[in-house]
Amino acid sequence: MTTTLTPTRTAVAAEARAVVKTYGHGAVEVRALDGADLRIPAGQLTAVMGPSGSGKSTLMHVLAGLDTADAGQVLLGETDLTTLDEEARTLLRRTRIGFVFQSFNLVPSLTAEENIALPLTLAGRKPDPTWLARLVDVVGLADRLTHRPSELSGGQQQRVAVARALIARPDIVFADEPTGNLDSRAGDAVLGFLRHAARELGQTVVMVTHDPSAAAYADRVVFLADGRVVDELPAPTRAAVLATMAGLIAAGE
Ligand SMILES: Nc1ncnc2c1ncn2[C@@H]1O[C@H](COP(=O)(O)OP(=O)(O)OP(=O)(O)O)[C@@H](O)[C@H]1O
Repeated sequence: MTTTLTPTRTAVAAEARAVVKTYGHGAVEVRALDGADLRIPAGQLTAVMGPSGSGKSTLMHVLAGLDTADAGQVLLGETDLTTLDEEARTLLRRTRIGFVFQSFNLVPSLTAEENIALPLTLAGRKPDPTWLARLVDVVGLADRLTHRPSELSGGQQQRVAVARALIARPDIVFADEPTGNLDSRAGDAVLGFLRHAARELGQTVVMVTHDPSAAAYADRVVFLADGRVVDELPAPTRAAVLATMAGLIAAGE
């Protein structure tokens, strides 16, 4: 009798395969992504770094269905985003993806709790009370739930935004410079929650950042240069991230 051995492998939450994205035409054409390949393992915090203009935001927008690829494949789980029309991509973003932006993007007239619940409210659903309580506990906002954004510090506002991104249990959370507007202490708290979300709650998180200290919170850092993934660091340290970035910037000069 023969036994088939299935190799154990980490599930892939999202994947870019040979993705090309150009902006403009002719003399002003910019190849923002030039054959980018990337696999995002499920349940991990992945940081995306690279010199300015290397394609980080473009890659994130294409992976999140905010923008379309010109060529290549973009997969979210089993779904090939390149086969979806605008309407289907909008639905996919609403139901399967969470976002955290540098500028928090909270609704000023809503309380912290209402902001957290917003993705579900918009879909006509109510939050699962147990999950809401856990998130509120994890981000340390239990005594701030009735406050409006203007009554919260920047760090507290971003923690509300992180809880909001997680409330609908999306397949993947994309965070674009989530600590860009925070001082280092508030930033550390937000990064700690993102890491906790991955390690303890199994949430897949992808974070674009310029900050080597922020990247060091990740399980893995991938580096872009000229529209391609050119390097990666598992279990990154700040020093290793700095050294890799210095090498990429020197190579680009
Ligand atoms: N809407 C657009 N129209 C024209 N060119 C664009 C557009 N968006 C991005 N680009 C160009 O594509 C390239 C990649 O941009 P992208 O914003 O993805 O890089 P990035 O690595 O995120 O940069 P940064 O670190 O400076 O934010 C850059 O040369 C940029 O100027």
